Amino acid sequence: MNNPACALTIAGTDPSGGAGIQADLKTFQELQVYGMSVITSVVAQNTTGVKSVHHLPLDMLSQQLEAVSSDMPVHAFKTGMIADIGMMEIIRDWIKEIHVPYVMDPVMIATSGDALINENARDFLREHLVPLAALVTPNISEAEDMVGERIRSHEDMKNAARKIVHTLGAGAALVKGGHMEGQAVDYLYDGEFMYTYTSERIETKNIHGTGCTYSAAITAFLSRGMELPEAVEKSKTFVTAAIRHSFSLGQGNGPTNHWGIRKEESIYDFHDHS
Ligand SMILES: Nc1ncnc2c1ncn2[C@@H]1O[C@H](COP(=O)(O)OP(=O)(O)O)[C@@H](O)[C@H]1O
Ligand SMILES: Cc1ncc(COP(=O)(O)OP(=O)(O)O)c(N)n1
Repeated sequence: MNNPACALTIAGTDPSGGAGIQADLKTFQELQVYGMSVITSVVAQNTTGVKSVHHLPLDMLSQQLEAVSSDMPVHAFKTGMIADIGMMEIIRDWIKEIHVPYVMDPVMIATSGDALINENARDFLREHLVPLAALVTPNISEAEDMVGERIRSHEDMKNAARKIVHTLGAGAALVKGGHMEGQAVDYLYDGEFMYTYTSERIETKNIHGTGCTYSAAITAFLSRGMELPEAVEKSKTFVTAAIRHSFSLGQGNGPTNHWGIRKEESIYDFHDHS
């Protein structure tokens, strides 16, 4: 058997399995990509919210990055929760040595409303990590924070995507409309074209981990050598099915279903481009 495509996630944990590292690894596995993980923070959380957070010592973060990249191939990677500037500096320096697609999910606040990033780290993320990313995937409030403007309409979403690319320096931006009204519409801008991805809105409270799952799926498809617009299209299908078949587990916002897509088989028509 040929060696698989290999994807890495650098993120925080979710012991309830719906978001963070756990969601990313489930997604990589489901999309037949070899998954690897570097933990930034251990988060005691579940479907109802975040209870407490323990940030790993910076030295442990460095050693995990070194352990993976000195030994294993990394064909694409993503970052999720990076809580403070110290961690961001280490990750920034590591990224500069790694020349493969980088997907940044600029995680700031969980569905429960709990903050996952220090207030003073937001500027650093915008100034030092965004320019290194092939793709940044903010939801509405994260995009508002990045561009410093309110987003009320689809035109505002598209303008934010353009600013994240042209002003902040990302390779591409995917502004996600999960928190808007009506259909779930996301806009991808790659510096040249604006692509629109639309799905029906699914009436459910079980949306814990949707952003993690979506960005992990994009990372998985990029690790297989797929072009960005197609990677996003397939990932949108994946996350929509994961929400459609989500589980009413726990007492809060339940998790998405990472194998829900098997009920809608077209997603498995992928083949390696590398
Ligand atoms: N209720 C829903 N029905 C269908 N798609 C949704 C729903 N909520 C979110 N999505 C989609 O899930 C993905 C994650 O988006 P979003 O919820 O905005 O991000 P985050 O989880 O980072 O807050 C996007 O493709 C969005 O359009
Ligand atoms: C450790 C960790 N990372 C990220 C999130 C937020 O994930 P997201 O996919 O945006 O999901 P919800 O915020 O919708 O739960 C998290 N909760 N924990």
